[in-house]
Amino acid sequence: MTKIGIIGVGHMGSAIIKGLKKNPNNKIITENPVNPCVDKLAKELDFEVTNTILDFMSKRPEIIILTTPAPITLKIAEELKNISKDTIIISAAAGISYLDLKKQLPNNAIARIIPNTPVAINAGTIGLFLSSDIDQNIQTKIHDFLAQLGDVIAVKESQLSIVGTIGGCGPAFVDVFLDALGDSGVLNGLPRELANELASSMVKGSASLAYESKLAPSLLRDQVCSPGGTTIKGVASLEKNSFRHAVIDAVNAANQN
Ligand SMILES: NC(=O)C1=CN([C@@H]2O[C@H](COP(=O)(O)OP(=O)(O)OC[C@H]3O[C@@H](n4cnc5c(N)ncnc54)[C@H](O)[C@@H]3O)[C@@H](O)[C@H]2O)C=CC1
Ligand SMILES: O=C(O)[C@@H]1CCC=N1
Repeated sequence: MTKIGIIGVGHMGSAIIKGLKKNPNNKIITENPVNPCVDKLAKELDFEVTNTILDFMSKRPEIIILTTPAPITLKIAEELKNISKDTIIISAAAGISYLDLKKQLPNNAIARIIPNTPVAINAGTIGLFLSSDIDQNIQTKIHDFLAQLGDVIAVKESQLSIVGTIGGCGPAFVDVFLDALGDSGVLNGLPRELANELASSMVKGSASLAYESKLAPSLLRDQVCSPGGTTIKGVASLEKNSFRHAVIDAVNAANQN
């Protein structure tokens, strides 16, 4: 049984809990002084809720994941200063550096991650930074622990922001695309539910093909565009409307911290 503590049970925290609950060997303990929705979720998913940091620490979690808003995360790390030095701390807060966390918790192994909401179905993409001063066995333990939630992409800390923007913010960009595809189905007479199912199925299959084949997306696109056919007309329209530039601009806009 692995005791996992989660502080900050909002969108990201609850997605991580859902993913971890698929493994019956994970016991989840949360700390929730503020959010009234957490008790309902705790009943639904069967996890423990504590209301103070002291109570939370008394449960002796082996791994603590911080999914609090970035400005609060350092304050929470400071409040954890009496935690056992064997407890692994994993921070999901975008923009809070390893050194800032290490200042608060100098004796603990600390990892930075930028996960994404698909961790709820164990299909996440998790950008991970591990400092080289962390013992190799602990590094492996953290990597294997996170791999329950999806693909772990280990990078340098200087790369974590862009990795987190594409992996962490990316689902929202894909959702905007899915929503627009659904609208186009409805515009052409499909019921909304069918249009949304069609769009998400197509994106799931296209992404899986790109992921598994490892072919460049431009080659995969060429396989769909029959000469003089319908797809290339749609692709030309996307180019006319600067679709690719809009995507690159969106990632750059989100990557400004
Ligand atoms: N939403 C996402 O897809 C991703 C979020 N993150 C990071 O996760 C963190 C949380 O983001 P969201 O879940 O989107 O925000 P959220 O607002 O949905 O959740 C934050 C949660 O923290 C709780 N909280 C606030 N103060 C607290 C305190 N003092 N003690 C305990 N809990 C407290 C709130 O009640 C809320 O439930 C941020 O640092 C964000 O950068 C990282 C990757 C992806
Ligand atoms: O929107 C945000 O700030 C967080 C970080 C990555 C995804 N969500």
